[in-house]
Amino acid sequence: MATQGQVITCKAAVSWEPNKPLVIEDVQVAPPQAGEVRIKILFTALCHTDAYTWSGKDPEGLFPCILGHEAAGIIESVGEGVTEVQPGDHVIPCYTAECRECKFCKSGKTNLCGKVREATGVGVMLNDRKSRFSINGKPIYHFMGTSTFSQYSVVHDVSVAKIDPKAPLEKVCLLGCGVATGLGAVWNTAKVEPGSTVAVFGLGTVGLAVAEGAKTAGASRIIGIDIDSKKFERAKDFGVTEFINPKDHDKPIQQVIVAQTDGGVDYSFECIGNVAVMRAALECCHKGWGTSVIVGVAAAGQEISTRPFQLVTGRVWKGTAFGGFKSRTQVPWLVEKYMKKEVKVDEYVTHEMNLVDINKAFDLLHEGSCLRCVLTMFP
Ligand SMILES: NC(=O)C1=CN([C@@H]2O[C@H](COP(=O)(O)OP(=O)(O)OC[C@H]3O[C@@H](n4cnc5c(N)ncnc54)[C@H](O)[C@@H]3O)[C@@H](O)[C@H]2O)C=CC1
Ligand SMILES: N[C@@H](CCC(=O)N[C@@H](CSC=O)C(=O)NCC(=O)O)C(=O)O
Ligand SMILES: [Zn+2]
Ligand SMILES: [Zn+2]
Repeated sequence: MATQGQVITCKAAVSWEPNKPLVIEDVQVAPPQAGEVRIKILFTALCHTDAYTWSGKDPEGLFPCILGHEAAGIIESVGEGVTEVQPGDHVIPCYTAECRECKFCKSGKTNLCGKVREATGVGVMLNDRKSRFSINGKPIYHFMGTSTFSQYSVVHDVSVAKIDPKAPLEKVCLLGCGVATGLGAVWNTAKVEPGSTVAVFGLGTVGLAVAEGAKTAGASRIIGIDIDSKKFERAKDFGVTEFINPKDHDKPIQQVIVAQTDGGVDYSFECIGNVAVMRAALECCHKGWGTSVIVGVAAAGQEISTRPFQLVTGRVWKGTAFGGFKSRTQVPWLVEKYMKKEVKVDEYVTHEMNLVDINKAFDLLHEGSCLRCVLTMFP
């Protein structure tokens, strides 16, 4: 039955309130308007940023909403004026848009895009500043411009990357956030050179992807730091060459690393979202040139600090969103690299479940064994 132009009623996991179990609801998804597309979401993973917003600590968190931003699917229909994708195309929704026309896109200096970010930050579509999701007439907010915990989602056309239809969607969905972010933090944001020493704080999906990116960039030492020693064995497969558990040391971790690396590392990456660790990550960098990249997302009200002397003496503090990748242009390229076996993706999928089990999947995020849990949306 043709669904184009019709309201679709489908299943979605709705977050009614912070910290309360998500509820599988019948949700009405309106057709896409001008400059929008409706995607049949086939697979979505959970990222820690979903858990962060669900916890109520995200200043942009709005409820009720449909979370989810690491997914893959097929275009069901397109709105007026959409030319770059059509029904049947395989796509990855992208929370970092790329309009190619705004000041940010044209700057050549950033992957951030200004076209839809303000609207996505308040959970609506740009066109009419309304949500396309509702339950019996009650609007449900969008999240990150993606809302992939729904069997159908409407996103802006500038927020969708068309990918190789041969790519396995149940795997490449991970290129919609965590894996891409870690790789890009190394390749685009830090620009790690061969022979560099690297410290990675936090060995979850993002940290392991940083390690993998550093390995392919030719780093000579990749030091993984995590408070869970069980993380260390698996991390070797992603390129980590040595491990430090801060709990095994009395001294601050930055002093331990400086002592073990002849004055500090060339590059460090904070992949946790802990502001104290962000400071340690900066301060373990080498005087004169060491660069630290903040990847982790810290809660509202948290602030970073260090002695300005750390920067005066040549250390550089940076941050990265989606690893600096230009989403529509480079996500298809990342998918091709995966298809050519030049980057790992399958190895990050540790669990698979159906949409109805989404609350169990959220519980798994807090278990050390879980990297990514991929949900099948149409079992
Ligand atoms: N900037 C961006 O574009 C993106 C940021 N993120 C953020 O990156 C962070 C990491 O995400 P995931 O890898 O999915 O998280 P995760 O929770 O799987 O990994 C975090 C790791 O840090 C370890 N850890 C926790 N506290 C620690 C401490 N004090 N010292 C050392 N290790 C510690 C944990 O044991 C865990 O292995 C999150 O804050 C997430 O929100 C995620 C995707 C994109
Ligand atoms: N609303 C949050 C923003 C958290 C954040 O920094 N998000 C990252 C992506 S995290 C993905 O898993 C990001 O891309 N930021 C850039 C942006 O434009 O949002 C908060 O306010 O804390
Ligand atoms: Zn994410
Ligand atoms: Zn733009």
